[in-house]
Amino acid sequence: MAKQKMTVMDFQKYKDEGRKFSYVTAYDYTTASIVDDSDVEVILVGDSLGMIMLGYKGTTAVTMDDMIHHIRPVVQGAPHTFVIGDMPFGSYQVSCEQAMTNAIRMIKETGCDCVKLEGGINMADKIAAIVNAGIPVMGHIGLTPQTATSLGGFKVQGGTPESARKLIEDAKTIEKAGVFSIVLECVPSCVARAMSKEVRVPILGIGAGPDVDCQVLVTQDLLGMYGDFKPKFVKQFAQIRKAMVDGLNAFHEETLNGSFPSPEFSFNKQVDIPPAKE
Ligand SMILES: Nc1nc(=O)c2c([nH]1)NC[C@@H]1CN(c3ccc(C(=O)N[C@@H](CCC(=O)O)C(=O)O)cc3)CN21
Ligand SMILES: CC(C)C(=O)C(=O)O
Ligand SMILES: [Mg+2]
Repeated sequence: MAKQKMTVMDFQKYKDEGRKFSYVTAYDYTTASIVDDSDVEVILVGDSLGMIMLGYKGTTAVTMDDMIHHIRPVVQGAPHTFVIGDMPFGSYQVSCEQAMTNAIRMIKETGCDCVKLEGGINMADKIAAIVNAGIPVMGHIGLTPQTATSLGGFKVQGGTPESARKLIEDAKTIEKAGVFSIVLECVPSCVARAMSKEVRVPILGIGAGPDVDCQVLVTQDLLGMYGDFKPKFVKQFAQIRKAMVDGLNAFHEETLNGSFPSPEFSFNKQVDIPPAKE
């Protein structure tokens, strides 16, 4: 049976009912259609595509055009899955007008279901502006990769009493600004648990421990496709990279020994080719 596409309202309903859900990334049509066939309810077209699809060192160089180029085929490939468009660095920080213009563009040009942006108290006015334009916004706090340089790198956040309290206040402030859910990345489990109790909207954890409403992972990480990158919070549920390398090597070997293509994979019609003139 085809799965029922989740709505923005369902996020809150699931938290209120204590029903967990899961969410992964996709950046292309084929992967999106595979997630659509699975029970995973939500897809993020993350700006992590800068690293995973484009080979950059981080996410800051990703543009609005890059995001739109990747979100569109994901929406096409996953009609039964809620799709989030990640706002890239520089597309919403400048002003409320800029944030609204780019959020509207992302929705209009891709058909995704909501936008996500990084930041707490400092981004509350931008969040409120986009929500006022009628676009659902997902927040993202804790480790925020777009500003990782000022956080001292890809580091666990909220590790001191003061920074943990600050994170929870960030969550409360963006909840007031109108986010319908919050990604919480790379924090101690107890901080995530406390946050989930102090805010009403669902907390979507990536490296935030078990006591949140939803678990998020990058598909290429959880399927073991991406390579050596393995933060503590990544569990590999499959080894697809190895399966792909094995498949490629089998093709290579059969090419060299001539066993591929056998008649089964060849067009075997006999054609009487007349001799060349002269
Ligand atoms: N493939 C991929 N997966 C991701 O989860 C991901 C990306 N790319 N790119 C964008 C951001 C960057 N992310 C990262 C990257 C590295 C760590 C990391 O190495 N963390 C250390 C923490 C060390 C510490 O503070 O103690 C770890 O060991 O988990 C965490 C999140 C999460 N996002
Ligand atoms: C790690 C997730 C939450 C993200 O923002 C991304 O993939 O870009
Ligand atoms: Mg992101």
